[in-house]
Amino acid sequence: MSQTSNGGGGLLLNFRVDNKEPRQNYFSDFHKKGKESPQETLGQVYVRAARPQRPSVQQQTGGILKRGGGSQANFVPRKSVQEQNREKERQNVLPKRSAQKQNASVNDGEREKQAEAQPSRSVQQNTSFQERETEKQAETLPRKGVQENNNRLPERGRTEQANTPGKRGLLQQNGSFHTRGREYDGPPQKRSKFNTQEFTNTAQQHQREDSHPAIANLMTRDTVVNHGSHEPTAPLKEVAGEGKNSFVSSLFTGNPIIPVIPKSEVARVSEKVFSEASFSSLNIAPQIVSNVGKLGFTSMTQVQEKSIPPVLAGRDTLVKSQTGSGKTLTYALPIIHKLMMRSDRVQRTDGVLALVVVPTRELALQSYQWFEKLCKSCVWVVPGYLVGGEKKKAEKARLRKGINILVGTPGRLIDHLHHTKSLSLARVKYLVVDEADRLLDMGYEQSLTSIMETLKEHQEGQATTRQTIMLSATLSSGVEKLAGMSLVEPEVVDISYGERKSGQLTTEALATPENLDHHYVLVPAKLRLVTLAAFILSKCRFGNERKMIIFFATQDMVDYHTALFSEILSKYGKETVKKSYLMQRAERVLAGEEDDGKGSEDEEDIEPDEEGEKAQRGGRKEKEDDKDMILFQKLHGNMTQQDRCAVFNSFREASAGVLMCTDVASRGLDLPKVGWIVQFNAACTVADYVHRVGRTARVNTPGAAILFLAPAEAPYIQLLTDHKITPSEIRMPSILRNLMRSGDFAAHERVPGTVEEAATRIQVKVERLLLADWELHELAKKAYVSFVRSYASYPREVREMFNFKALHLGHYAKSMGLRDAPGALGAGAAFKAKREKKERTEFRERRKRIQVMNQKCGILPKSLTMSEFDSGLDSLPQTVKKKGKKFKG
Ligand SMILES: Nc1ncnc2c1ncn2[C@@H]1O[C@H](COP(=O)(O)OP(=O)(O)OP(=O)(O)O)[C@@H](O)[C@H]1O
Repeated sequence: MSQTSNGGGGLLLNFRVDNKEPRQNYFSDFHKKGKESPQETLGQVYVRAARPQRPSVQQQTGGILKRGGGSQANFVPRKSVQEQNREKERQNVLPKRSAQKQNASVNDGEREKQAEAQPSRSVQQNTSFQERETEKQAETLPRKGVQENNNRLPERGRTEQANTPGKRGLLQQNGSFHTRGREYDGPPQKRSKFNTQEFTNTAQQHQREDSHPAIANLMTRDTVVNHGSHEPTAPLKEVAGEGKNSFVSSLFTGNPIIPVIPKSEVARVSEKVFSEASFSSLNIAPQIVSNVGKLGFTSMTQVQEKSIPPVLAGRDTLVKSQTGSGKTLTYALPIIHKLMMRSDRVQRTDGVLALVVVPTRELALQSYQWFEKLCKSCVWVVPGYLVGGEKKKAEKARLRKGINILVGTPGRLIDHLHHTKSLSLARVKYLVVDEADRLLDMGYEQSLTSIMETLKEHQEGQATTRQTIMLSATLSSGVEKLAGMSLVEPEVVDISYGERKSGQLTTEALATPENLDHHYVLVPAKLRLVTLAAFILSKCRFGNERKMIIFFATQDMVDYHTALFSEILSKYGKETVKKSYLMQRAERVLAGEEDDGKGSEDEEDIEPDEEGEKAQRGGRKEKEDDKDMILFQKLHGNMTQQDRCAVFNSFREASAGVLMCTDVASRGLDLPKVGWIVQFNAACTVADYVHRVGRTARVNTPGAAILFLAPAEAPYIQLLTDHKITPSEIRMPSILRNLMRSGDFAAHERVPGTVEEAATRIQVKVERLLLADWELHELAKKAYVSFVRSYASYPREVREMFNFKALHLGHYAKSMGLRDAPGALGAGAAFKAKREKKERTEFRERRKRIQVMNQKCGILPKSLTMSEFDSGLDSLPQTVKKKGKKFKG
């Protein structure tokens, strides 16, 4: 260490990083003391003399600073040729990424700038490691010793080195060499050993820096993942010649700390699901009661008990009740009863008498299927559905034939209202708006208003009195407004018994099923993919709840993860994902693995033959029991209607498998036996969270949900708690541990010695797969870009916790298995790809033109390339066949 006056009243401290010099204390201390301390340049620390109130620097350095201390020498000790050669050798040994972070105490902003200029890591991490080591030393070494050691240094030479730009690198290399030497000195276990003291210090510092009130009081803890800026890194590899535990992985370094969130004591809002009353206590047709009994329903649910009577009485009703509580029957039963009891028997020619509007196609299909089942007691009442993606011509034909109960999505309904003459709403007596808040969220407000206006228009001058029913598990202010506009003196049914003020609906406290266990896991970005893989394996391969739904933020993410996991976690392979689901399903039906779902025409007359059913389901069951055959299916809005329909039906019938989807599947879908809901990306609103998790634990069955959050997103937990949802934590290491028993390791592979190694193996597998598979790589890139975009579009209320600016793009690229630098994955890359494609097309066209021209001129293309030793025989087919073997011979 030396000191130099810079002529501006300040001091330039020149230093050398040397693991043998306990002075490094100085740097780590400096680092800890905060960002406003000295400005640093490579190899130098500049201390402003104009700030006498900051004595800490002197204290920190153990008193080595002397005010006004001067440049003592301009002498650079010449190195011997041997020494220089040795240095060169060392430089070659070191990774090319150079010593940008020699200044261990450079503040974050500086560090980022340097990293951009010199995208290197290893030395930086080595130095960090050294810092950590010296911190340890600091605890044992008396300050005096530090000073003494410092004073022993040949300051003059180093001062000069540091001040001469050309020599700076040398100085840094010196430092990095020492650091590196230190890193590889000890046994590998020692290198990756976790320094609790240091971790706690860093964590506490982070706490101080973290201004968010929800994080402010978070505690830290030891964990597999530590704050990796202090951890040495080797690239994804095993250290040659080391023992079993010698694995060093970059997956587990450079990660943010994982905070500890105190367990919340807030009482959750719950609703009792079942009531004591049976369906026979209702004043409805006995055929309907018996039909419901055949479906296996004996007693009503709470919401059914409270809502069916007012609906039967003809009153407008607004229903709010938790997910999976049986809301569909609250409108379906009374409507069917009323249509059945009409004095003039319902005819197809009567047209639409009941209109049900729902937000998604799958929900429309599901509601239609409910009506279909219930109408078995009155076959003359005809239900039907209209959804986007279906052939309009066929729908028009069905409308012409006559539909009495019409279920549809708003867009397609309006389309038909405008273009199909046979669709009249003049006789509609019942209007149902299911998942009302979702309809408004999706921007269907105008469509809904338009449907209501058309209703009024069609019914003008008639004495028809229309009854309107609105339902949702969560209600927004928008719904209340809509209800105010379209319901007349409504009966409000709110089942949740939380902090409900009489006569008012609660929107803050959200009820979720009592049997639903809420969990969350805090995962640093880089580890997201492996943690998800571990979680899927733990449940679908080793667990009993083998049916799972995973929610992603975007369609591209769904596409990518479905293809990826089909390839790496299942024996189906990604090829299955490429095929149309209809085709896949047909294949499974042909192989006897799956029922075709059509049933027989007169199914109700046939008593179910247990043996036959067993035989039919045998094949599928066998496959589902094979735990290596995890079937990954996807569902999102950018699929063909047939595929969506096929997936929906197939997943509903399956007893195991993973459905990867967007929010298109979050509302209303009734998919039985789903054991786990995984939210890989957090929902934008708490209401969306509630609906997503509501796909499990339906009608009193058990279920669980887990939410993946990055450490910086931890305040989201507080947001959930504010709405009386109290998730408990599952720690990431406990999930990752499942990778140790995945049994995926080929005979030639060594069973991983540590969780870190197992996780890294999965990551490497993905990364290599992406390097080898262009198609998958493209999917990953798209997934990454779409994720980044979606992250930037979180609503304002939660943007503080999902802060786009704080997103570590590189880590998220890694979480997609991408090794590309984030900059190469953005729009620039897309533009470049587009240009290359254009160039390729132009080239092909040009070549074609030349070929045509040659042909016209009588020049055969072959003659242009034919060797003069060619036999002249046409051997084209053979050449094609032997193309692959060409090099072997
Ligand atoms: N009385 C009942 N007894 C037993 N099961 C019932 C009863 N009523 C409905 N169910 C079952 O409850 C499940 C959920 O019903 P439904 O889809 O109507 O719930 P929901 O409240 O509309 O849910 P979401 O809010 O998610 O749309 C269905 O599988 C249905 O078969």
